[in-house]
Amino acid sequence: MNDVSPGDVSSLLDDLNPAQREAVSAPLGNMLVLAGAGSGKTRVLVHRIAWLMQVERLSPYAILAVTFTNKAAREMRTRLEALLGLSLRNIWVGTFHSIAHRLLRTHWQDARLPQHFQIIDGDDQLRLIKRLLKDHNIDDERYPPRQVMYFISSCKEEGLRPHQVQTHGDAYMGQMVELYERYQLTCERGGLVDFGELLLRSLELLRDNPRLLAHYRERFAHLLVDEFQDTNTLQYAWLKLLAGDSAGLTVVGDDDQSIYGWRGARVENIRRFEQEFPNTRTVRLEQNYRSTSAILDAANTLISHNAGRMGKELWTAGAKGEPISVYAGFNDLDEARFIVDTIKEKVDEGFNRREIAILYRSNAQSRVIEETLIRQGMPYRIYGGQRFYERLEIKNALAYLRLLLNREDDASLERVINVPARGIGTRTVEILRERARDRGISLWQALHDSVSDGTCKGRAGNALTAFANLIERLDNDTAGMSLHEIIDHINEMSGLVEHHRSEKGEKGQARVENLEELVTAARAFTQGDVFELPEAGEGMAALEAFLAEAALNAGDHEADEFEDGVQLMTLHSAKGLEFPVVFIAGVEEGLFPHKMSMEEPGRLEEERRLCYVGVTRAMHKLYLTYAELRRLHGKETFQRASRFLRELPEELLEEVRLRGQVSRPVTATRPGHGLSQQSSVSAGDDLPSLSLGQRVSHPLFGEGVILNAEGQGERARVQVSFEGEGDKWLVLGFAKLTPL
Ligand SMILES: Nc1ncnc2c1ncn2[C@@H]1O[C@H](COP(=O)(O)OP(=O)(O)OP(=O)(O)O)[C@@H](O)[C@H]1O
Ligand SMILES: [Mg+2]
Repeated sequence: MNDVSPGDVSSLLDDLNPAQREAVSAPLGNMLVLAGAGSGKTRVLVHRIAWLMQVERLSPYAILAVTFTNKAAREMRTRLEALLGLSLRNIWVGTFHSIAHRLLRTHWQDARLPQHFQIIDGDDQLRLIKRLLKDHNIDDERYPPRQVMYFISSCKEEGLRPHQVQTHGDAYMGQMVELYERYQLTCERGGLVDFGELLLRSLELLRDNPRLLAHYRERFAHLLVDEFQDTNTLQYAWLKLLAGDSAGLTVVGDDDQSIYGWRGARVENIRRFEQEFPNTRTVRLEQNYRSTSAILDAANTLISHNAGRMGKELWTAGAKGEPISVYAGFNDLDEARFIVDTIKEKVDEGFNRREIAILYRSNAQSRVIEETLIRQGMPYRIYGGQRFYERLEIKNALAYLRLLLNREDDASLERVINVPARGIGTRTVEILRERARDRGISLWQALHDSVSDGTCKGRAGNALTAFANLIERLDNDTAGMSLHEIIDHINEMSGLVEHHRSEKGEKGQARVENLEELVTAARAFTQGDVFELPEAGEGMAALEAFLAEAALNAGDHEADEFEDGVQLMTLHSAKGLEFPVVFIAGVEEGLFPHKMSMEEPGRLEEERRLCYVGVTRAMHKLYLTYAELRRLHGKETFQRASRFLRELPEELLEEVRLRGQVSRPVTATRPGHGLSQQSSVSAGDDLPSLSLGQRVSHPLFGEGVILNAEGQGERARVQVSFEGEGDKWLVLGFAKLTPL
């Protein structure tokens, strides 16, 4: 199968420059490709895999390639198959998380995990931590749940278990460690594995099972890693362990694009690599093939403001191209309108919508832009951030599915025990929780015990029994069904579809559509369109694989992936991608660079690298926009243009003048999806004004969505659907709602 004619080999090198060729055809061994954006690092990686197979005669089975997203993994596989002209089911290409998951799933016993362990995302983690704090009467102001979560994740990223964390006798740290320990216990009991755990567990799995380690070391002759600058300590250790003395490693990266320092990534890993992996060959690529020279020059100048760079040259043989357009919006609505109007022009000029990307620093910025796109009837898709699989209705449906697989999954049980409402109140859930905690059992078990010994009787007892019966019945009903049938059945029979259908307005409709989309996604999944699960199988096995995929890869395969829509994403998730036309919105002091990062030089440099990443996504045309007046956290503030704009060479910039309509400063609200501004409500000047469909947070009830509003001034009331607590009417003046 691997026989090649000389013609085949040269075709692997045909479309490469000399430095790229050197990298692709380097002998087996360790190699670092250090090069700037758009210089072909990812292309080199793909060609190198093909070379290893065709010329070095490695089996696909002997190759492990790590990409940054699952989408990138799919693309890499497709490109490889095209290059080699064969189907590559055996090759392991994926993110660190998906590969770790694969290891754990295969060796669940050695990893001391239940067979049907579930992956939990940040949202689930946070719920779990909030519950822990409540259960143990720990002050959540002193120990904010997010901080606890961050602490636990950082420990795991550094490879530390609770007993290994140094508290230095500090009481605060002691409490944190105790929380980590309790959190871990809860996860163990429920068979729950968070993202950090995936990596740490799989590292421990290999480290503590010499025979397994020997097996994988024997198997993987070559490991390849894209975006190496963003690996963290644990990932580095993982690679080192797996590579051992025998495997070769090819890593590619760009220190100027290191943007995950805040999440534990260590750009020093690049230097460490050169030192710790013997005989590393370092290759530099200097020609950029992506961008016009105007865009590239701007990027080069911008990044030159950072100190301590590893130093790389980047040039292009391409044309100068158009200048970079800068637009100062009157406010955020005006900024959004400019973007959408310009996109219309670009589409008229012949660009496909999917060739156009809108990038922003913070997720919250997308809403105004989304609303403008919707009003103008412009299709779009969001990549990254609050995505399909993170939406409330989808998480509810997934929670039912998880319960089918694993009744001990407390987080899922709690999520749906009263969704849709079935008369199980917070008091009853509280009883179950206490019981579960006191006896060290799952909520599911506590539910059964409380019913059978009469602790919960009457209406509450009946409601609990009905819920337990529902879950059992769903389990029975779905035996033998295919994955999408299972999901369809659960959507209907759990009452979720009905629940959202009866919700007023477009939001309910959108939720029902999302539930339907989940069925579509499941069908696509089993047909093997997504990711690398040749063993996805049928029924429950497929369900398990699907849930893992959903958790690993929230939103990556929305049903509209192939639709021709404008692409919206955060700058972080744009890494590695390229688009003919790019807008970077909100280029303002405090937003970008983010105000949390402005004080500290190190973090400011990371913001600048993020800007470098953004600018270098553009191939032909780049727009930078900002708003002079922006609604942030419910207040209107005057904004100043970002320092990053001033750092760009003036001769490459062109200011776009206001044209057409200018929107007036509106003290009112953002309109909700398709709703008029009259639907907004405000209780007074010093309170946030809110609109229907808006997400809010309440100190007691958590996060929810505004369904209804009535009255003005003192009497203004809103109806909010809270995720765990159901719908409530609240008086705005008292409710302390914070817009999200
Ligand atoms: N030798 C070449 N000839 C023509 N096009 C090339 C060549 N090398 C790379 N390209 C093209 O240049 C673009 C950038 O390549 P690639 O995405 O591999 O760069 P990269 O270094 O990985 O960028 P980033 O740092 O953003 O991840 C792609 O469209 C790629 O196909
Ligand atoms: Mg790349």
